[in-house]
Amino acid sequence: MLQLFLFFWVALGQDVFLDPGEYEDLSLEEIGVSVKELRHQRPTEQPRKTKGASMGVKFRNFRREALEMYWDDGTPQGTYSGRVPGLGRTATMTYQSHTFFFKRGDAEIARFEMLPAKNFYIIEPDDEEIRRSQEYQDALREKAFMEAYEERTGTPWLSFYPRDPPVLHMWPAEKVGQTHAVATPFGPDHPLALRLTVLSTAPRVFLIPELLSRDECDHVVELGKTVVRQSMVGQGGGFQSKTRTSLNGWLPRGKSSVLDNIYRRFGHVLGINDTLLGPSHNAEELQVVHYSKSQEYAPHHDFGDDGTPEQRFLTLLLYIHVPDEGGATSFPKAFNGKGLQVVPNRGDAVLFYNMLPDGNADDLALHAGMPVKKGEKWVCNLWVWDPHR
Ligand SMILES: O=C(O)CCC(=O)C(=O)O
Ligand SMILES: [Fe+2]
Repeated sequence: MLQLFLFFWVALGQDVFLDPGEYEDLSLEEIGVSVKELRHQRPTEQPRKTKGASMGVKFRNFRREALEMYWDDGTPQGTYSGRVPGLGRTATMTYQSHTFFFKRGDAEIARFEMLPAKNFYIIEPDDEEIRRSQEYQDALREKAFMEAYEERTGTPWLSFYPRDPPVLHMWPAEKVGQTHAVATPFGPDHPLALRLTVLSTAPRVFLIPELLSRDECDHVVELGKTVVRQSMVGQGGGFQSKTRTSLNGWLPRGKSSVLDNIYRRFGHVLGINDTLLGPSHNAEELQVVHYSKSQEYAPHHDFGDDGTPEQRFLTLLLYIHVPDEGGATSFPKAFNGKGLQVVPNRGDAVLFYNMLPDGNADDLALHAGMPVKKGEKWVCNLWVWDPHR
C-alpha cells in the first residue's frame, strides 16, 4: 500500500515543500541537518572587489588583417600577448584598469582600457562591407546585451550569447533551511523518502541526506577502484595540473544494475526524467574521484565556455567515502564571501546549480575540494547539461 501511494506521489510529480513564506532564513547552525561539518569559511562578509578585480574579457577583430596584441605594462613596446586572426577573436583573464593595444606592423590599430561592466571589446572594421555584415551587427548586439546585463544585475554575462533560460527543472532555493521532499520507488530495496535542504541560496546549494545506502557506497567505491587515473583539467583531453591532484575515472550508468537503479533515483531527486541522464542525452558518465592525504581540487567552476549554448547545468556530488579530517567541499563566494564548507556523511549528496534561472552561468557557484588532511575521500560527480549535451 505504501509502495502504491509513493508510486502515485511520484507519478503525479508532486513534491511536498513548504510555502517559502513560512521560512525564516536560518543560520547554518539552525538548519538542523546532521553532517560531519557545516560552517562558514570566514567570520565576515567579503565585499566583492570592484577596483583591480579580475575579469574575463573578449576581443573581436573586425579588420581583415591579423593583429598583434600587447598588454600595456608601462614600457613603450608592452608585453606581447598573441596574435588575433583577421576577422577573428580572442579572450583573456585580466584585471580592471589594465590596457591592451593591437598593432599591425608599427601602426597601432586599437587600444582599450578594461572598464568595470565592460567585458566585450570590438576592433572596428575599416571597410563598409564588413560594417554591413551580419557578423558585425551580431557582435554589436552582443556587446550591448553584455553591458546592459551587467548594468542591470551587477554580474557579468558568462554564458554563451545568446542563450535561453534552462529548460530542465531547478529546485527553488529561496531561503536557507527550506526543504523539498521527494519520494522515489527506486530506493536500494524499498521506496525511499528523500529531502533536499537549502544550504545556500546564492549559489543554489542543497544537501540531500542518505541518497545512497552504505552498501551502494561500497559498491560504487569498488567500481571506482577499477577506473581511476591521474586527473586532467581543461578541454581536449586536458592536462595534468597542480590545481587538481586527485585521481578520477568514469562509470557508465549501465555498469551495474545497482548503478542503473541509482540513476533512476537521481531522476526523481533532480526532477529530471531519468532517461535524459544518459550520455547521449543530458548527462556525462558518473565521474568517480579519489583524494588521498593533501590532495585537493582548487577553486573552479564546473562550467566552461566551449563556444556553444550547451552548458553544465547542475552538479550532483555524492560522498561515497568521507575523509577522517579535511576534504570539505567549499563555496568561497557563498554568503557574500563568508563562504560555505560542508563535509556531508557517507551516502549524502550535495547538489548545486552552475546556472542561474535566466541562462547565465553562476559565478558564485565557484567551489573547491579542500585538501584532505587525514584518511581518504571518494566522491562522484554527476554533471547534467542544459538544454542537452
Ligand atoms: O571534491 C570535491 O569536494 C569537489 C570536486 C569537484 O568540484 C569536481 O570534481 O569538479
Ligand atoms: Fe567541481
